[in-house]
Amino acid sequence: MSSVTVRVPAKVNVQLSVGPLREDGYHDLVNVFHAVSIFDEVVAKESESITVVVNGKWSDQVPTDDSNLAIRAARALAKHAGRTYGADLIIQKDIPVAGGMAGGSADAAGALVACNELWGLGLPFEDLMEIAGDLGSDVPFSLLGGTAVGTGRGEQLSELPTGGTFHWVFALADGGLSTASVYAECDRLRAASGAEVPWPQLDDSLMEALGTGDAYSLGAHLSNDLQPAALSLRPELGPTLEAGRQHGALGAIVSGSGPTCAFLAIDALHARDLAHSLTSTGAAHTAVAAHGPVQGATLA
Ligand SMILES: C[C@](O)(CO)[C@H](O)COP(=O)(O)OP(=O)(O)OC[C@H]1O[C@@H](n2ccc(N)nc2=O)[C@H](O)[C@@H]1O
Ligand SMILES: Nc1ncnc2c1ncn2[C@@H]1O[C@H](COP(=O)(O)OP(=O)(O)OP(=O)(O)O)[C@@H](O)[C@H]1O
Repeated sequence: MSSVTVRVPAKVNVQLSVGPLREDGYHDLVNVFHAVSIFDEVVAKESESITVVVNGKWSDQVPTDDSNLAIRAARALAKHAGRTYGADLIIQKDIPVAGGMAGGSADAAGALVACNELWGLGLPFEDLMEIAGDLGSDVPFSLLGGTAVGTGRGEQLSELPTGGTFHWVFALADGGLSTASVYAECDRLRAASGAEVPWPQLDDSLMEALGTGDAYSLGAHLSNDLQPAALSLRPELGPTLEAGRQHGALGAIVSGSGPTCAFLAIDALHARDLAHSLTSTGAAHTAVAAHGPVQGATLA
């Protein structure tokens, strides 16, 4: 096979409960991931060495050196297989960069699936999941997709059945937020408040809303412990969230570490109208309608 194409979705966190800071610098989480229909595409072509090219809207914000997560994923896979392999990776980027939607993780997951196929390794899904967890906390979910609860750093996943399709609008922000600095701001705010940080707990009402496909209840139970930190670093996100609520969103939340804001709509038509309202009133410069859950990294 000389070329393989993989499509990988973005994510939103419908619950993100952040426990105390661990000794290794990470936080234990209850992280309810939900894959949505904004996709990056990763093409892997036969080559002597591992290289990457990034195309699309956000390509100028993505590194193409060895720090690119897709390159790191391909190298980790070759190392796992115990041989030197090459691949030219071509990323078509549609997921916002540093937007809290796991764009880099998506490209890493895409590279794992594409190179496993291109190189004829035939590694089972469990092996790819293990390599994914070493690359980043969000990478296993980008492989799995659907809706899932992540514990530990977020890399230990259990799939969650959902009772239907949910319709979303994502308001994109200018400039990204670094995930590490948002977690650090969360720690700083907590230390300043002096309150004890509870162990993260799964929200039963949210589980029920996901299981029954009840968008109204899901909207009422969205939660993100990183939101105060993202708002502290980007106060202008507050009015964006409020504008979505004013335009009838069932729930409005910062996506993961932000700065993308996620709005739950009643149905596809409402999502289209909400996206239009957010941009026409200037509350967001770009708003994208999407639905979830969708599959994780998939061969095209
Ligand atoms: C905010 C989320 O996107 C929600 O899904 C993730 O928790 C972040 O996942 P990610 O981007 O894959 O993050 P990683 O590359 O694993 O870690 C980046 C940095 O985020 C912080 N980090 C990440 C995950 C976690 N459970 N606790 C943390 O404190 C750490 O400072 C870490 O150095
Ligand atoms: N393939 C890639 N795509 C996007 N960013 C990448 C990639 N490889 C490395 N990066 C770097 O990683 C940083 C974080 O990008 P990413 O888009 O994954 O953030 P994010 O969506 O906020 O992550 P998460 O939601 O998982 O916390 C970028 O600023 C960029 O420098």
